[in-house]
Amino acid sequence: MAHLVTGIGQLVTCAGPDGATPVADRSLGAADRLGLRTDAALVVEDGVVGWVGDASAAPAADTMTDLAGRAVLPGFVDSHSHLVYAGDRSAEFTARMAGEPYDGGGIGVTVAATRAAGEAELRALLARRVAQARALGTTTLEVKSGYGLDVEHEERALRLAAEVTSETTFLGAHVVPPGADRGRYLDLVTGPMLTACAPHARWVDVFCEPTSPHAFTEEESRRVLLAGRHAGLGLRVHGNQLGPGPGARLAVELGAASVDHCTFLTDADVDALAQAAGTTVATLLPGVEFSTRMPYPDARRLLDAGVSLALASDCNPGTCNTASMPFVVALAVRELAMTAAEALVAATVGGARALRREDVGRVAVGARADLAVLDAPSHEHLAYRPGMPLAAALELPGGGEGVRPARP
Ligand SMILES: N=CN[C@@H](CCC(=O)O)C(=O)O
Ligand SMILES: [Zn+2]
Repeated sequence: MAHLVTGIGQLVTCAGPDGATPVADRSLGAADRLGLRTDAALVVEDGVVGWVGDASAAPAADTMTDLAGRAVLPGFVDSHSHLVYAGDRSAEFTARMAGEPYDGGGIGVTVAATRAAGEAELRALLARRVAQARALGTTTLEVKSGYGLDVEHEERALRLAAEVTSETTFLGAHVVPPGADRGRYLDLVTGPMLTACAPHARWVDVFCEPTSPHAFTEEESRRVLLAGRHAGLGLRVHGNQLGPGPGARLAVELGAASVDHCTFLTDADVDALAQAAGTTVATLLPGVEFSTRMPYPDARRLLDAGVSLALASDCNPGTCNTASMPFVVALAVRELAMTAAEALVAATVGGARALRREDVGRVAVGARADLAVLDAPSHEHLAYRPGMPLAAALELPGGGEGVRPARP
């Protein structure tokens, strides 16, 4: 079944004319990397883009959608989220807005609520959050564990996450659970917990943040990551969120796909990330700084140094309770001084690179038909009209897998 999507006022392909994404080509600015086309059409077959071109040259198809001048972009690739949890920490947010600092200690509150929740309840909560993200234009979503922190509940979180996405991340090393012995907990995370979780996970992650008494040091983080690699998992790091630290350099040293947060970086960190631009992505999560009142990361410094950047939501109950990628793009433009083009590239192609995916984050023949549509004529409206309900995943007959809905 071939489905024609026509009447696309602006098509953002994030792909070069040959369909290849020139993300590694530093001679191209982000505006060129957007690969804009006007009056475009595309054909989708079996969830894959089969043809892209001028609407006037569109081939015949079995069915058709006319978008009447709306913009189409690659669905957002949200490469960092913590959606498997129960409970509520709005009081912690309110206290923070009144001046309380964030140190990761509230994670224990979510762990208690998540352990107490039944499996059906957790599945329903996750399904609702995934549907909300998709309704805002996200079609690829990474989901972490990290609110179970024992073998049974970490395994359960990853099993549920794997029902909704293939991008699942084992984050048993989120924090040392309240009352636990650090050494014994690390033995558990790198031993039986990893064994139970690895079958449901693609990635392993660690909260490498020596400035937090709850999170992990460089040596502890290295141990977690090496154990994960040994179990066949790819590597990701939470690093440099609360203060300067070893996270970014550890991610580069071990060839991690991404180091996320990157709020407090030294010049040596930035140099290391620039050298590793073909391997390790720096993923910025500005919704966290918005919701913690911390300083924003310096995106311009990273872009100017040639670091490979992604933007993601980090949707979680503690530091950023929104999965809205349009909001993240608007923050990146307004608060991180990224151009609209840089922000959109980072939220699509950048996220795909952070997940080492070639089949999403761009609109090109052979890529997944995971698309977002804007109720607007151009992508600039994402930042120009923040908070407006403009973006949604484009639902097509035989469309891309995107973020799969959870079982009811
Ligand atoms: N920094 C560590 N983990 C989350 C916050 C988790 C929480 O506070 O519940 C983050 O990415 O910001
Ligand atoms: Zn996170």
